[in-house]
Amino acid sequence: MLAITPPPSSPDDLLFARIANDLNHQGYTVIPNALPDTLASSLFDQVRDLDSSAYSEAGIGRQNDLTLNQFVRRDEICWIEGKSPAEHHWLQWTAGLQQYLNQHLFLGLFSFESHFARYQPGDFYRKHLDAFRGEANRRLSVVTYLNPGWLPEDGGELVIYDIDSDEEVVRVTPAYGTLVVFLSEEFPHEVLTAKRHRHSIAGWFRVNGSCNERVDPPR
Ligand SMILES: O=C(O)CCC(=O)C(=O)O
Ligand SMILES: [Fe+2]
Repeated sequence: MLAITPPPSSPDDLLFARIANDLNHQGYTVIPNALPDTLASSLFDQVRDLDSSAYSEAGIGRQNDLTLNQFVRRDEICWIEGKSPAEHHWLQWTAGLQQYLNQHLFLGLFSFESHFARYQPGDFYRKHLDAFRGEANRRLSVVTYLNPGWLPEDGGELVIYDIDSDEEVVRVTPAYGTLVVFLSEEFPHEVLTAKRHRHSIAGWFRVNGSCNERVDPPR
């Protein structure tokens, strides 16, 4: 019998299909040069021009102990609110991805939050999970990088581990335009010490955690 597949309806659909397929089969995807050129360059321009005062020290969950925090992660972050054309474009693009994944994988993704992150030389983020089974409502983690000309000696790789065996699953160079998506509850991961300034965006798709008429805040 003839299989009838509808034509892709957006230029991003081929990429989104690859992401969906990888998530379905292995729970994560790593795609070099994935970000559309105009999106990557506008985000890069914004990050390059972003003043240091725009960033604040990153936290770890509800943990507010500064000393412990700095032992776990050293990066600084700036939440993306959609205020600039680049941020708006990013949020439109991730909304397209959300819609595609909901249609094809029935994930029920409900909202998205994301921030720019800046690692200075010497900064790292120790092994962690972005969400804990049954507790959090972060379902999918999305990371992309804005570092032209990143070299092996610059370090700062993202290392993703198997949650059961603790073996390394994949090691990602934070190269310009690379996109990583993984199931937040399934993959412990860490950022190795960066030897030069490292720019990224980290984001999370959530399911709706509302209950008892209390609306779940997106962050
Ligand atoms: O920048 C990366 O490669 C990952 C960052 C990360 O794990 C996080 O922000 O939760
Ligand atoms: Fe993480």
